[in-house]
Amino acid sequence: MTSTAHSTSSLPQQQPYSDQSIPVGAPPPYTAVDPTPEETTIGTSDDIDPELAGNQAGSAVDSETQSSPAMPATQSNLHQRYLFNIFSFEEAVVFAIYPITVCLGSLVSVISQPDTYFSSKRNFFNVIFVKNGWFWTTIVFLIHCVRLRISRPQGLLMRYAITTLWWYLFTQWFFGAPLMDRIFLGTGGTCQVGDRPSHSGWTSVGCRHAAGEWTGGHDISGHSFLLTHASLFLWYEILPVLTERGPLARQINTKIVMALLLLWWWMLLMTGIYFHSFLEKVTGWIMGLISWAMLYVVVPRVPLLKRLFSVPGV
Ligand SMILES: CCCCCCCCCCCCCCCC(=O)SCCNC(=O)CCNC(=O)[C@H](O)C(C)(C)COP(=O)(O)OP(=O)(O)OC[C@H]1O[C@@H](n2cnc3c(N)ncnc32)[C@H](O)[C@@H]1OP(=O)(O)O
Repeated sequence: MTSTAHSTSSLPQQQPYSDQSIPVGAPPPYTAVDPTPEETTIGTSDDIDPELAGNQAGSAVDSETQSSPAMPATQSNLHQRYLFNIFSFEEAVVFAIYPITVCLGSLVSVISQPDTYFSSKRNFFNVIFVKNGWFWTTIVFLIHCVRLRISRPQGLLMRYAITTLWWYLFTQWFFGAPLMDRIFLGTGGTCQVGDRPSHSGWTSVGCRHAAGEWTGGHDISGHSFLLTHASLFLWYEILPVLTERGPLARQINTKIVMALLLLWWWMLLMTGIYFHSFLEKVTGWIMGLISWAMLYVVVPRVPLLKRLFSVPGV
């Protein structure tokens, strides 16, 4: 990011991919000398290589805002934050998609459960994509990152690492059984193999391999968790690019991210319609909020962490 957005709003203006508030009217930290439409610099103001920024960078926002000192009121409204200052308008919309989808799916499930391709656990999109959901999220995140010119990628890597860590602890391993399995066992769940229920030492994967039945406890929806968790991560990383409405937003990389987000949303809707109880899906969604809340709500409010993680767009 290389310029300040001038605005009539009384709120301090924030730059997408910036971790600093820049007072209205202040000169831009970097100036786009020769903006090339396809190769753009984006990142936090700390991240950006000043040489890169000075010599060849400039997003569409740079060129647009520099030539238009007074931003239209509608655009300045987009910088306002809502609900205890947590959300911008776009963030609030993105955040709302997932609980609404879970509720909508559950509502459909009580009205009717049409027998469709997606009601099968063996459907292609589940087996290939969701069951390897973190792999695909990682690949798509890399596709988003490779076109960003960031001189200090630590913040980006740390955001990915924390998000991956939470997915790993919750669904794969937490000093033994993953957290979702521990919650299931802790709420009275068992793996019933034949007539022999067992209360300890099981994981859902182990139970499946033993041809047992995972039954009795609160079985948090892993799909609801993963799809919310991965989607919020991707949305919060891509939103600054989308809201800039510059050349980055039109790149194929952005379209690939949006395609995966669409698939994740659809699969969440299918989970809502066909699988788990309402409460299990809601708790899956809540668990899917944890690393989002840490990274994109708490971290930006602690100056040291904010610098360390260079959260974009907040
Ligand atoms: C620049 C910075 C980056 C640097 C980066 C460097 C790295 C540079 C190298 C890159 C290279 C990549 C590196 C990637 C590294 C990885 O990430 S490797 C990891 C890959 N692994 C994964 O992605 C696994 C993801 N999967 C999971 O976490 C779990 O399977 C899940 C998705 C949470 C779901 O668990 P689950 O057991 O299915 O549980 P749950 O959701 O409760 O479902 C219950 C049942 O309902 C079914 N069900 C529920 N919803 C549905 C539905 N919608 N449709 C059909 N069935 C459903 C389920 O299939 C399940 O059925 P069963 O299997 O029990 O028969």
